[in-house]
Amino acid sequence: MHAVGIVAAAGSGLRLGADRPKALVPLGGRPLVCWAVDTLRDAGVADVVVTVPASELRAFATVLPADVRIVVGGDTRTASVRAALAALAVVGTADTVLVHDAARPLTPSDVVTRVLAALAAGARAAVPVLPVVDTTVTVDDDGLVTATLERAALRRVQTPQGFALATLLDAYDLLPAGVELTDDAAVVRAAGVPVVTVAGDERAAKVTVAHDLAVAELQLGGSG
Ligand SMILES: Nc1ccn([C@@H]2O[C@H](COP(=O)(O)OP(=O)(O)OP(=O)(O)O)[C@@H](O)[C@H]2O)c(=O)n1
Ligand SMILES: C[C@](O)(CO)[C@H](O)COP(=O)(O)O
Repeated sequence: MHAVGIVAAAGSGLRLGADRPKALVPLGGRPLVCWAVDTLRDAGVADVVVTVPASELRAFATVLPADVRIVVGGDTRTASVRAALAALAVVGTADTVLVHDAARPLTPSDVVTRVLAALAAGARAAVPVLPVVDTTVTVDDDGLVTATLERAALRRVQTPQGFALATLLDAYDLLPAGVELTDDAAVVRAAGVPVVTVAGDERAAKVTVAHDLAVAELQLGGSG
């Protein structure tokens, strides 16, 4: 198996509200995107493509290792991954791809290993997940609770998500232009591909709002 990695880092991080794109925000003195690249490389995935905002090419090139390929992303995560796949399609020997969020900087490489193991065992798509621990409800437009969901069947989905490369390329080809999905597993599911789950890790939490970054700094302090 020859795996390549995509790190989606072209988002702006509106909900974090920092003074720069989220992937460039420092955690423990290093940009989030550098941590995410390390997660893949620590698991043996050496060939990595990073999607970045067009306006920040130089800033990303300054902080990323020289052998990481940088690709301009799109206005949505779906568009950014599409752009990275277009760059990967010309690569050659890779048969497996991992798509990871720059916004999940402290993902242990064990998670990558579990995803790769599921693919090696024959899955065409594998995602790390965690159980939902809170009572989870739906609400109407007025915020009134309309139903309590059956929690046992719910999972929180993390990254990296792993795919047979041909499967992900085909699924993105089939996805109509303009359809935006929140993750790559949804793209392959839309193409009818079954998605296997493996155990995620709380440390792979996504940095979305300022509190998440503060938690990540604490996590780093506790592990170092
Ligand atoms: N156009 C986009 C949007 C998102 N992403 C990436 O997808 C990951 C998950 O997205 P999210 O955490 O929602 O990041 P943002 O879109 O930047 O956040 P926000 O919605 O708060 O602006 C991030 O690593 C982000 O950089 C991307 O590559 N291209
Ligand atoms: C891909 C993802 O991290 C899976 O949980 C997530 O969907 C991306 O976050 P977004 O806020 O939906 O862009």
